[in-house]
Amino acid sequence: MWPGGNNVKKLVVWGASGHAMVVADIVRLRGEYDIVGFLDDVTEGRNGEEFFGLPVFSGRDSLAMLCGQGVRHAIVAFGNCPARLKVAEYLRAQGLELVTAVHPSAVVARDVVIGEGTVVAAGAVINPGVHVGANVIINTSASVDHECTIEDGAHICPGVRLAGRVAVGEGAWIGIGSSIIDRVRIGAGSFIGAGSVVVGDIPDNALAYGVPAKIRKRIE
Ligand SMILES: CC(=O)SCCNC(=O)CCNC(=O)[C@H](O)C(C)(C)COP(=O)(O)OP(=O)(O)OC[C@H]1O[C@@H](n2cnc3c(N)ncnc32)[C@H](O)[C@@H]1OP(=O)(O)O
Repeated sequence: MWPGGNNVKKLVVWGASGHAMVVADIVRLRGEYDIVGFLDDVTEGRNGEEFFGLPVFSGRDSLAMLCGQGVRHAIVAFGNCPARLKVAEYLRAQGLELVTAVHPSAVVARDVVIGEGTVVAAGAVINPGVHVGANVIINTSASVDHECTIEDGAHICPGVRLAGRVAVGEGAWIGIGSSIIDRVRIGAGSFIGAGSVVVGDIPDNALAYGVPAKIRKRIE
C-alpha cells in the first residue's frame, strides 16, 4: 500500500525532470496529496527508476494501472507549453482531476483567480485583480502585477516582472528574468527570450528578445 493508507488522495506527477521536482516539492509542502510517482511518456526505459525518492512510470499505458490503484488526481509538471496543454486535456478525458499547486511562500492577493493545474512556485507574487488560467506556470520569484491576465498553458519563468494590466496569451513563454511594461499584450504561442524588456505588443506565435525586445522570427 502507498503511504498514507486508503484515505489520502493519491496524485501522479506527469513529468520526471527538474520542473517535476519543483512541483513535487510544492505538493509535499502543502500536504494534501500523497504522490505515488512520476509519469514519463517521453523517455523510454525509465519504468521503476527512482526519481526524487519515488518511482517513475513509463508511458501513457501506466496511467490506467495507476487509476486502477485509486489515483484520481494529477498535475502536469514540464515546461513545454503546447505539450502541457495537450497532456492536461488527455488527463481530463481520462477522468483525472487536475490539481493546483501554490507554494506556501508565494504571495497571492485574495481576489486572484487561479485555474486548475496551475503551479505557483516559491517566492512568486501575484497582485490583486489578476486572472491566471489553467495549467500555467508562475515560476520562482516571478511577479505578476495588478489586473494582469495570463491565459491557459503560459509559462512565466523565474524572476519575470509583469507590470500592471499585462495580457499573456495562451501557451506563451516569458523567458527568465524578462520585464514587460504595463498594458502590453504577449500573443498566444509567443516566446520571449531571457532577459528581454518588452515595451510593445508582441503578436501571436512570434519569437522576440533583446532590450528592447524585437521580433526575430515567426514560430511555426
Ligand atoms: C527553471 C528554468 O530553468 S525555466 C527556463 C528558463 N529558460 C529560458 O527562459 C530560456 C529562454 N531562451 C532564450 O532566451 C534563447 O536564447 C532563445 C530561445 C531566445 C534562443 O533563440 P534562437 O533564435 O535559437 O537564438 P540563437 O541561440 O540562435 O541566437 C541567435 C542570436 O541571438 C542572441 N540571443 C539569444 N537569446 C538572446 C536573448 N535572450 N537576449 C538577447 N540576445 C539573445 C544570441 O547571442 C545570438 O547572437 P549572435 O547572432 O550575435 O551570436
